[in-house]
Amino acid sequence: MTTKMRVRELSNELGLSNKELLHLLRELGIQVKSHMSGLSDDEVDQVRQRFHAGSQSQDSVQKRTTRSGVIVRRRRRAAKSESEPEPQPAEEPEAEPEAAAEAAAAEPQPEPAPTARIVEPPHADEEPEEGEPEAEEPEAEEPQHPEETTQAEPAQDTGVAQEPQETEETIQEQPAEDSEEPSETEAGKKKKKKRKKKPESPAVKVISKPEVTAEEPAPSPAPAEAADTEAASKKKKKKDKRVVDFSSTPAEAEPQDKRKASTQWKKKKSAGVKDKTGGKERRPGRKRQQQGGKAEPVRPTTQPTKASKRKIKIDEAIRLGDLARQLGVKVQELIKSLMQLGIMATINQSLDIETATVLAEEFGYEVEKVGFSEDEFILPKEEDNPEALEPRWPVVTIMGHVDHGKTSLLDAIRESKITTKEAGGITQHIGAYYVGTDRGELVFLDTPGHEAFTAMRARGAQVTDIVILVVAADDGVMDQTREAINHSKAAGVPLIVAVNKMDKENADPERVKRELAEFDLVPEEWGGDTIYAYVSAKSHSGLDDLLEMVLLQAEVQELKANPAKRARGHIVEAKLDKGRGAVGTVLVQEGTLHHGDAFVCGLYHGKVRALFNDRGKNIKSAGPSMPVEVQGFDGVPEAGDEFVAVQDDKVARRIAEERQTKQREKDLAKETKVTLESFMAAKADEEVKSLNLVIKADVQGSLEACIEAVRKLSTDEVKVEIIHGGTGSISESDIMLASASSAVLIGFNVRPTARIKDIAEQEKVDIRFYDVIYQMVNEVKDAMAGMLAPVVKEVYLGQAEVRDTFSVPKVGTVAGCMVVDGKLQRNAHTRLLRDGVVIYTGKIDSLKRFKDDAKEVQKGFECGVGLENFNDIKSGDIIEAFEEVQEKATLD
Ligand SMILES: Nc1nc2c(ncn2[C@@H]2O[C@H](COP(=O)(O)OP(=O)(O)OP(=O)(O)O)[C@@H](O)[C@H]2O)c(=O)[nH]1
Repeated sequence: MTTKMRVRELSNELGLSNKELLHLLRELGIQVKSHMSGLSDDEVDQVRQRFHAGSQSQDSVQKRTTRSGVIVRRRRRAAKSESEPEPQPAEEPEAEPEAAAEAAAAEPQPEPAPTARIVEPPHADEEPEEGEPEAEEPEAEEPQHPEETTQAEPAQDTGVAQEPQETEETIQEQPAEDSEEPSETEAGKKKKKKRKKKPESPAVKVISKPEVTAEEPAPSPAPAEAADTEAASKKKKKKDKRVVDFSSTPAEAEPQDKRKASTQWKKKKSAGVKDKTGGKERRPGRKRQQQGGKAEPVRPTTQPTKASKRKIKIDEAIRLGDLARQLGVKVQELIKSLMQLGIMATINQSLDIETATVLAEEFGYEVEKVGFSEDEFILPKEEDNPEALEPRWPVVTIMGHVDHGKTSLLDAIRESKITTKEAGGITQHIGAYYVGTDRGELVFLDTPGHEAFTAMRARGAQVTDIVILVVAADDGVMDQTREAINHSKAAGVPLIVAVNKMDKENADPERVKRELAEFDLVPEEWGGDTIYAYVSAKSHSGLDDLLEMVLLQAEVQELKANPAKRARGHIVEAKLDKGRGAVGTVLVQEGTLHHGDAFVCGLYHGKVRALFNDRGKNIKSAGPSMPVEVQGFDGVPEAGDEFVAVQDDKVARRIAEERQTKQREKDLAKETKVTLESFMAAKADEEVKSLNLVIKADVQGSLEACIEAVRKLSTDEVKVEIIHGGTGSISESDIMLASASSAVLIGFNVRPTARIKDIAEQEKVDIRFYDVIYQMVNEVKDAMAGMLAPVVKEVYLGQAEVRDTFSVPKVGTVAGCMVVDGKLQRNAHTRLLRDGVVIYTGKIDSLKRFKDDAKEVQKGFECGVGLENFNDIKSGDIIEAFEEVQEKATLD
């Protein structure tokens, strides 16, 4: 005890390497730090005993071992001194079969041994999940000798040679019974095969087996003890290693030279397993991922469990980016999955609920549709109690062909009748007006028009009780007459014919009747049931009769509504008023609209701040059939939008927000699809051309008219696509949109600012301006037919400010000017602007610098300008010069 022997000395004595001795020491439970550590006498004795015991058993083992040298070598590694017996195995091969047979028969357990071998092979990849959990347990018990695994390798390298697998196998068998080993080879092979089918159990058995077998080795139990322990421990280690390999299956069937790493990994893994009581599959899975294993194989094991639990809520549609966030995955992953579904998508694309559901399922989520139901807040349309119903005024729409006198008739009626009850006030154009007669009251929808106002008519028909079809007695049935008939028929609205222009000499009402009879509008005098009135908007003749007919018809219809409830109606017209904000004319159809009511209308909401009737009078409330201009919208609604009063502001806002969200998502979804589809369509059939248009108009009515007019022009060869339509001035975003979609921008009754002009030029966007619809229609038509005449384009030259004027005999007024921008050119086209308003358009007649004629005068110079046939020039006027350049038509 006093003199300490160092590990190194002892290893020399025993003929072991320091490392081997250190192993031995560790197995004996003697803790040393290095080969220089001292050992007490007791410890030395212990080691010596153990060593000698081990070497004896080793001898016996080796002598008995007839099989391949594998085992021997391994043994020898454990106790080097016994390296000599190695050659023996080759000499006694025959003994094996018997022993093997015995072992196999006597002990069916040998299975575990092969296990390790079976486990190791690559099929680890095939059945990772099964084997894993079980394999981990043994690891958890004995992970403390990672180095052993590395040691084991040299053994194999040494020579076991051809069949390293067998080596392992036999080693495992050894503790059980050396003599059995030979037989193990064959039996093992069979078992291996079996194993392959059920790899799960082995790991567990591997551990238990050594003990069982250790008892059996009858031949030399005692002497073998020490060696056995050692060997067993080694085997365990080796088994451990194998188990590790087995359990580490999925990602890495590790190359042997990496076993150390694998063992370390195994340690981590076992720790993970220990930590948890359940859900084993999960943590190892994660570890494996961390170790650089493939992520994908793991997912299937983890995802299903999540699936049943996780839900996401979607309302109609969802942006791809939002869906990714909700699923907690990268957008790219979703895009990838969508591609696999054959859908190309971008982060901002909206997915409909079906697509989103499929996608979410892939990531283990359920989709719950959570549509916001505005029905909860908006009172459902219900049949009113008959007792609550009160008579209401008929709402009348006047339709007819262009120039047949619709506007004239409306005006004539208004002029002649409106004052009867609503004295005072100035007639306001709010899209509808009230007419009081001695016989009764009516409301007229003011939808004057050209054929292009079809949209307005259609909208009118939704709220209209009676249609007055105006047909000029001197013209008869024309295109729009037919359309009007179809519209009113489709809407199921009774129609009264007003044969107009009866004052005209060539008026031929009989012809009109004949022609209309072809459309089943047979007059009463001919035995039909269509009411005819013969009027003259010009002379106001027959108006009373017409109105009486209308009121009679209304009586027949028994038009009633319940005024004692929240108001419902439709927007007749809406606009953005500079001073008052968004205003809309509502035709109340049921209930009563009060000042202060909260409402929802289309995508917008609001609170009634003010109500005006068609005479501009501020009123407190409006009942059924009353057209009323409402202030208080938070945005400009669209003509035809339903207007519904709701309980309070909150509800109104909530509903409007929901509608806007839905609309946005729908638009997004639609836009992307259309782009894709049209792209495909263009590729598939190049014969079909598409004329894209962005239309901006002054008011909603014009916009609808324009859209309807051009949309109708679509043919099989050329499709007219309205990329966007809106009211108000042309904005930068309109130009960008037109530019992005190769669209022509049409401005109806709107003009661009200088900045917008510049941007349009930069973007090479063609802007066309119109103030007459048929002109626009004709040009678009011509463009589509490829017949558009060369375009005369205006090229701005410059501006000069008039500083003074001179009256020159025989010449007229000459303006003394300063060119403030660009230049003026002789014979250039010109406009005279006074306070920004064009008051003359013509040509520069004379251009002089001092007394000389000048061809052009540049900015910063004074000049004298005479305008062709125009003398009313005043100081402060602006003379704008421009050129007209003929260009090839670009609309097609
Ligand atoms: N002689 C005569 N001319 C009429 C009568 N009614 C309308 N006109 C004229 O017919 C032309 C067209 O009348 P409008 O009232 O503008 O016709 P419209 O149907 O409203 O035309 P659009 O608004 O372009 O669709 C005008 O010049 C009117 O003066 C009528 O009863 N007698």
